[in-house]
Amino acid sequence: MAVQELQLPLIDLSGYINPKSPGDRERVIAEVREACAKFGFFQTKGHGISLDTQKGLLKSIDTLFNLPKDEKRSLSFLQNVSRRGYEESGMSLRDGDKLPDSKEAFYIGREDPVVEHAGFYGPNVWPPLPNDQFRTPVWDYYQATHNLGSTIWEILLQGLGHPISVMDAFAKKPMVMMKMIRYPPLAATLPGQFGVGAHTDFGGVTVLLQEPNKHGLEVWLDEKDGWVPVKAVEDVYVINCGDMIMKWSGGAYKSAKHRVINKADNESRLSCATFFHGDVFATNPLNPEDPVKETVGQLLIKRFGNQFSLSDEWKQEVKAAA
Ligand SMILES: O=C(O)CCC(=O)C(=O)O
Ligand SMILES: [Fe+2]
Repeated sequence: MAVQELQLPLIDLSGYINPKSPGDRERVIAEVREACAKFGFFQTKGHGISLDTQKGLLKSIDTLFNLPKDEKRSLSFLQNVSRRGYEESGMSLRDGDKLPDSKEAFYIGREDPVVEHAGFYGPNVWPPLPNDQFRTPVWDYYQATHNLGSTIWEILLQGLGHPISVMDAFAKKPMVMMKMIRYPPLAATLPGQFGVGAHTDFGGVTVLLQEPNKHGLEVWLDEKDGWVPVKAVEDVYVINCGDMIMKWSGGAYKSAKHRVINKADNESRLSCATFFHGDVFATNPLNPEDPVKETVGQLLIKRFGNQFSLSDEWKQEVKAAA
């Protein structure tokens, strides 16, 4: 059942980014706290990312996925220890799903010159396209959503009474992964196949851009016992919290289940999710008194360890360094 009438809160972040009066920041902090406590999700405008930057990104994603199949396959993320690069349609299958996701995706992250710490840091894979058609607009966009993700973390921290300065230790060298996605038209998917099957996000803050008017995202709402469609509106971002935030906040902020079914029969749908986690060795910033000193890297290995070709030696390094 889809709960058509319900809308996620729409929060104007300009009150936090460019406050005009003393109460503006406090108001936004309270709105975000409430939305993340209730839904784990909200929509936002006034986020400071220009429409040109968003359009440049969407155009680049389109260019990338229109490359010939073989060229895309030669950029496979399976060949890259940091899992940067191309994921073909049909490669993600979650426990409990009958069919794999129909989406194809391309991953980038921090641009570090050498592979370090189990591959959580390392260089990106860039497709052989002119810089102005891909790398430049994509990197501009990556940095813009990196900043927005950091701002949301600041807001979430303050929402639980912590100072912004906690971010200094948490995000000196944050792992920020960006996933560019294309969903095939509904008519080209199998009966019962999802674009992305129901899941919660792993970690910190997710900053999601949906191609305008290409609806498809649905969020599970416990209290309605149903899926809420989240409209794809131009210049409006979707923000959500992952499992790490839910765990670290003691449940004060929720990590909600969501899924994607491209609603258009004959058109593909583009989206882009930036996941702002934190440093590989960072511990809980939402409760610095947390007696469990589990790190971001340790949680990543718990969740994704089997999906990465991480060497045991590297895994041990990240696991041991709590
Ligand atoms: O494409 C979307 O709208 C959502 C994608 C998503 O949930 C994910 O990649 O984790
Ligand atoms: Fe997700």
